[in-house]
Amino acid sequence: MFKKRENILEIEEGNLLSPRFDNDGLIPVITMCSKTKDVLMHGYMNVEALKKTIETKEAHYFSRSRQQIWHKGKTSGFTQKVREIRIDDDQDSVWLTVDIGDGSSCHVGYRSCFYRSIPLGPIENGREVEMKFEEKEKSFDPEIIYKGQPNPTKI
Ligand SMILES: N=c1c2ncn([C@@H]3O[C@H](COP(=O)(O)OP(=O)(O)OP(=O)(O)O)[C@@H](O)[C@H]3O)c2ncn1[C@@H]1O[C@H](COP(=O)(O)O)[C@@H](O)[C@H]1O
Repeated sequence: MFKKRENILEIEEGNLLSPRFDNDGLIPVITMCSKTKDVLMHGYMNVEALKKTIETKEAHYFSRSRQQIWHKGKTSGFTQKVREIRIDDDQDSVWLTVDIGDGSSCHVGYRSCFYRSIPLGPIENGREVEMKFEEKEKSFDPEIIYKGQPNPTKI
C-alpha cells in the first residue's frame, strides 16, 4: 500500500506515499479547520488509521491511551470530513484539512484544542506564565456530550 522507504530522493521528490512511522508505529498529525484555518488538534495515526482516513474521508486517529483506532466523533458526533491530506518533505508528519461544520474538535468543550495562547516577552524570575483564552466560551458542554467517558487528560 505504502512505498517502502528506500532513498531520500524518492521520499523527498517522488510522488509515492511512503510515510515514516515511529518506533510505536505512529505518525503525528496536525488537523486544521478548512473554514477558519484554525489548528484544531494534534494527534497520531498508525497505518490503519491513515488508510481509513484516506478511504473513508473521515479522520481516524490512533489513541495512545486507549491503544486503539479512534474514529473522531464516534461518541460526540463531531466527525471531521477530510478535505485535504498533505504529508511533509521527509514524510513523517501529516497535515489534515477538515470540515467540522458547526461542530467542535476539543474534548474540553472548545472548538479547537489550542484555545489558549502563551504571551511573548520576558518571563520574570519565578513568575507563573499567564495565558490568554483565544476562545471566549466553550461551544459545547463536554459533561453532557461525553457523559460517562473518562477524561483523557492526565496529570
Ligand atoms: N474527543 C477527544 C478529543 N478531541 C480532540 N482531542 C485531542 O487529541 C489528542 C489525542 O492525542 P493522544 O493520542 O496523544 O491522546 P490520548 O491520550 O491517546 O487520547 P485519548 O485516547 O485518551 O482520548 C488529545 O491530546 C486532545 O488534544 C481529543 N482527545 C480525546 N478525546 C476523547 O475521545 C473520545 C471520543 O470522542 P469523539 O471522538 O469526539 O467522539 C472521548 O472519550 C473524548 O474524551
